[in-house]
Amino acid sequence: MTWPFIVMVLLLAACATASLQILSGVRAFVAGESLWTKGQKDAIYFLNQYAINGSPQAFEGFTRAMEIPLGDRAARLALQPGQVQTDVAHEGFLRGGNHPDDIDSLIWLLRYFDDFDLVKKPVDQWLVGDEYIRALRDLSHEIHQRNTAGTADAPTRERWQNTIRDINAGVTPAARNFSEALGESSRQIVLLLMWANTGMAAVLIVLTLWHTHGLLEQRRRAERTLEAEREQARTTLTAIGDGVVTTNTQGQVMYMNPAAEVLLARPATQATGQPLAQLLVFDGEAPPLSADTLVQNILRSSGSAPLGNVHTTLVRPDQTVVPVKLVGSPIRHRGMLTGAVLVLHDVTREQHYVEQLSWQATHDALTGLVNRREFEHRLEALLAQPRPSGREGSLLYVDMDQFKLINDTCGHQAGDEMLREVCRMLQSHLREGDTLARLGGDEFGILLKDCPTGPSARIAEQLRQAAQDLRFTWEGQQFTTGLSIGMVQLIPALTTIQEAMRVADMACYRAKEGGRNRVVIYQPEDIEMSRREGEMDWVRRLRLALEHNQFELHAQAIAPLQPSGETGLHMEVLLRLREDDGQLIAPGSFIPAAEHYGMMTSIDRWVVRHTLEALARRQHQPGLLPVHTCAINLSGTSLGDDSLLKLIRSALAESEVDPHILCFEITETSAISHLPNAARLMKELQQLGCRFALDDFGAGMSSFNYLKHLPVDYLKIDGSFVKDMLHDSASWAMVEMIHHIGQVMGKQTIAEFAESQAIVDALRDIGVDYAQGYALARPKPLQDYLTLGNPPWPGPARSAGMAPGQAPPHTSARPQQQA
Ligand SMILES: Nc1nc2c(ncn2[C@@H]2O[C@H](COP(=O)(O)OP(=O)(O)OP(=O)(O)O)[C@@H](O)[C@H]2O)c(=O)[nH]1
Repeated sequence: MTWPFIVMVLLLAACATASLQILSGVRAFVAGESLWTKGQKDAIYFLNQYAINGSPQAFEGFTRAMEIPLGDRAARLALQPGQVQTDVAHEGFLRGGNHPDDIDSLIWLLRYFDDFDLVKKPVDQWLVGDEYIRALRDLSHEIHQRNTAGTADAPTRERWQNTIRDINAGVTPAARNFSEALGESSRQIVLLLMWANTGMAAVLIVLTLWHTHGLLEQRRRAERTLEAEREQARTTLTAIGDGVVTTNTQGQVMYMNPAAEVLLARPATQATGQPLAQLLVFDGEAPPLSADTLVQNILRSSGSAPLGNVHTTLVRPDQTVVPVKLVGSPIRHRGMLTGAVLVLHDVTREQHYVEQLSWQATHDALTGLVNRREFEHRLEALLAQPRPSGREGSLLYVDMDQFKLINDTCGHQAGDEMLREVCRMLQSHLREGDTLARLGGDEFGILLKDCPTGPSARIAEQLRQAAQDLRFTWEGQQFTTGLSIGMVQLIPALTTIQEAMRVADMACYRAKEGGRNRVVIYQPEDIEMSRREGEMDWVRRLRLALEHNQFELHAQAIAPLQPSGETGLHMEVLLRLREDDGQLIAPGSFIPAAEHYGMMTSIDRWVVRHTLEALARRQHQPGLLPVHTCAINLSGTSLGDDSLLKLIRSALAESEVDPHILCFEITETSAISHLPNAARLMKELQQLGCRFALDDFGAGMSSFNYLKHLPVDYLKIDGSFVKDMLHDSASWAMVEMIHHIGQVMGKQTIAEFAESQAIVDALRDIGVDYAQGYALARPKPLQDYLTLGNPPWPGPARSAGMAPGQAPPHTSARPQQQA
C-alpha cells in the first residue's frame, strides 16, 4: 500500500535536489561571470597604467587581475566535450577566484548542460570576451618586453594606450552581453525549474489521488466481501435448526442464533453479555454439569478439536425440559483464544423416534398388545425367578379357530377388527399383572403369574368359553370363533423360553388336533420326554455332523441399493446341515438345541474355519468377482470365547485372507446379553480390520441405548418389519426409523427379507443402503457364489412401470396408517 507513496516522495525529492543543483550551478556561474568581468576590468586598468608609466606594481596588478579570466578560460577548455579533465577545470576555476564550494556545481553545469541553449548562449558570449582577453595578454607581453628593455618611447606608449582603449571598447559590450545572456539564462532556468517542479508535483498529486482511489476501492471491495460473508454466515446461522451460542473467554454470551433463542426460550438481546451459566441449566446430571465447566473444558480442548457430543437435558426458564446434544469448539483468532462456540442439537425428535421405535419393537401395531419378542422377554424373566412349588405361573398358547374364514369372506379389514375384538375380550378376563401378547397372525400368548395349574386351567377354560360366546358382526354378517389353547405350567424343569414355547405350542397343536375349541394342558412328564426326544437327538446329530463335516456352507448375496460405488460381492454365509438321507436342514431346527447344550462355539468355529478356507482357495483366481464383504454369524456364547479370537487370528494368518472383507454378524439380543464380552471381542477384531453387523435389529429395541456402546458398522433391519412393510404402516415406520437412527449414528443399514421387487423399491426410496432377500438373490452353496464373475442380483431396475429416478412410490407403496 505504501510503496507507491514512497516512490512518489523520492521522485519529488530527486526533482527538488536536481533543481537545487542546477540553481546552485547557475548561481556559481553568475558569481564566476561577475569575477571574470571585474578581473577583465582590473586587467585593462593595470595594463593601461603599465603602458603609461611602466611601473612594476602596475604590471603585477595586471598579472594578478588576468589570473581570473585566464583561470576561467583554462577551466572551460578543460571541460571541452571529448577531453574533459575535471581536476584541471577545478584548478582553473580556483584560479578564477570562485569559491571552492561552488566549483563542483559549476563543473557539473558546464559539463552536462553545455548543449543546452540556456547554458550555451552565455558560454558563447564568454568566448567572445575571451578573445579580447587573449589580445590584452598579447599586448601585455609587448609592453613588458619594451618596458624591461627601456625602449618604449612616447609614441609607442600612445599607441599602446589606443590599443588598450580599443580592447576595452570591444570587451565591455562583450562582457555586458555575457552578463546579460547569463542573467537571461538564469531567469529562464529558474522559470523552467519552477514549471518542472510544479509539473512534477501535479503529476505526483494525480498519481497519489489515483493510487488512493484504488486503495479506497480495494477497501470498499473488501468491506463488501466481508459484509457478504457476514450476511451469508448470519443467514446460515439463522437458517440452521441447531442452536448456536458463542461466548467470550469469560463465558459471557456474545451471540445466539434464532434456533438457540427458541431452544433456550430467551431473546438474544436479553442473553447477550449474560454469563452462559445463567442460560444453560442442566437437569439431573450426576455429577452436575455446569455451563461454566463446559466452557472451561471447551477452552482447554486442544487445537480446534470440538468437545462433544455431550447428551444432556436443558431446563428452560419456564421449567420445561428439552433433551439436547452439545458440541463445543474453541474460537481462535490469529492463534489467540477468543471464546467458545456451542452447538445445541435438540434431540427431542430422535428421542421420540427411539421411544416410538421401542414401543413398536415391543408391541403389535394392530392390537396394541406386546409382541412375541416382548412376550418371550417376560417369559424369560418369569422362568428366571425362583418359583415355590404350587405358585408357578402358566403359559397359554392360544390360536383362534377358523379365523381364515372371516378374512376370506369379508376381507382383511374385517379380520383385523375381529382380532381386536378377541383381544379386548381376552384382556377383560385376565388379571392385572398377567401378560397377553399377540404372537403373530391369529396366535396369542398369555402369561399367568403365580397361578397354579388349577386356577390356570380355569382361566383358560373361561377364555375359551368367552370366545365361543363372542358374536362378531361385520356388515350384517355374524361370525363366531373358538380358541384352541395349549397350557403349560412353568415348572423348574422348563429352563428355556424355546422349550416353554415349544411345549405350549405342542399343547395348542394337540388342542387343534383334538377337534379345536378346547384347552390341552401339557403335563410335566410330557415335557421331559419331548425335551429328551427332541434335543438329545439333535445333540447326537450335531456331534456327528461336526465330526464328519456334514455341515454345509451356503451364502446369500446382499445387494447395494444406493449408488455407493461399492463393487464386488457382499454376502452372508449361511449354515445348513446335510442329513444322511440328503435332506438339507436349516439352522432354525438345530440352533436351539446347539445353544442349550453349549455346542454353538464349536459350530461357530467350524463355520469360521471353513469359510476362510473357501475364501483362501479362490484367492488370486482371475476373472472372479472380488469379495467385498463376507458376513459370518457369531452366536452369543462365542462372544465370550477367547479361543475363537485366537482361531480367527491364526486362520486369517494361515489363509492370508484380507481381514477387511470379514464382517461378523451378532444378534442384537446376544450382543446385549454378553455386552462386555461382545464389546471386547469387537474391539479386538476391529483392530484386525474386521467389521460388525448387528443382526435382527429392531427386535429388541428396549435395549436401544446399548447401540451407543457397540461399535458396529451395519444394522440389519429385522426381517419381520421388512416382510410386512408394504401392508403394515407400523412395519414401514420401523424400517424408516431404524434407517434414520442408523444414519444419525453413522451406520449403514441392511434390510433382510426383501422378498419382492416392490419391497426393494420401497427400501431404496427410504434410503436403506443394502437389501438381502429372494427378490435379489436366493441362498446358494457358498462355492457357487465364490465362482461368480458378475453380481448375482438383477440390475437397479425398479418394478414394472417405474423408471429409475422416478418419484418415490411412498404414496402408492406406503401402507395407510392404521388406527
Ligand atoms: N386380518 C388379518 N389376518 C391375518 C393377520 N395375520 C395373519 N392373518 C391371517 O390369519 C390366518 C391364520 O391362519 P391359520 O391359523 O393357519 O388358520 P385358521 O383359519 O385359524 O385355522 P386353524 O388355526 O387351523 O383353526 C391366515 O389366513 C392369515 O392370512 C392379520 O394381521 N390380520
